[in-house]
Amino acid sequence: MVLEAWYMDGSEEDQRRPHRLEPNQPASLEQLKELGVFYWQLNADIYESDPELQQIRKDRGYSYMDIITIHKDTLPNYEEKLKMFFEEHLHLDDEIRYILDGQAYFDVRDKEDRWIRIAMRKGDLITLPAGIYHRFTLDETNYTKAMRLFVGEPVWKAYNRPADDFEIRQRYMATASSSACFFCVLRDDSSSYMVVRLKRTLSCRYCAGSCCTRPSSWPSDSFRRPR
Ligand SMILES: CSCCC(=O)/C(O)=C/O
Ligand SMILES: [Fe+2]
Ligand code: NI
Repeated sequence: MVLEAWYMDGSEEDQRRPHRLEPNQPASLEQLKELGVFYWQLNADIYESDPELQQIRKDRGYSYMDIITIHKDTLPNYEEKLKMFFEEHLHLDDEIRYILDGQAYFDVRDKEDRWIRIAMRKGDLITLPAGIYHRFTLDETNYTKAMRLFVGEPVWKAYNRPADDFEIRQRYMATASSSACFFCVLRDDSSSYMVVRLKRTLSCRYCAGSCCTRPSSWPSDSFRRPR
């Protein structure tokens, strides 16, 4: 099974339900990549010794790691935290999450400001770029266990929408609407992107793909077909 994502309906009822459009309108892995969202599928049963995970962490500088179990019996201030996670927000750094058990949803805004719901299951590792508006919710199973990864010391602060004037938001928007690859847009920045090589983008108007080489730990090209 690989990642599944779809455009959401506008209903405000129970955030834990799938909220698919009728008929379902899937969002492809390619569409997610254009938003700067990247995905790997790993074997969560061996996360403590997984060489693939170790390689991703090494390549991308994910030095920090912790594990959060989101369930009413394990997470202090459970209701308050879930409410906070579901507020539309952005971060100043990438959000990197690896689902070790259970399942959940990440919602991201596309370029036309529509919500795309990403179904995260055991083994899914996702990176949301700094500056993207997003939110998180459990699904109807009400349980997930996730690894949180970070470049350097973690900064958990979330900025709720509206945060349009933030530099990171403007930089993200410039990147998302540009025909340049992420590497070229962000190469002058001193953040983690300096050490990240993203997929060869032959249509990049600056490098035509020449600045991008493919390490073994690039995101998965596989994509879960809608049911
Ligand atoms: C799966 S970790 C909980 C969600 C979270 O940390 C976050 O920032 C959501 O946007
Ligand atoms: Fe480039
Ligand atoms: Ni977040």
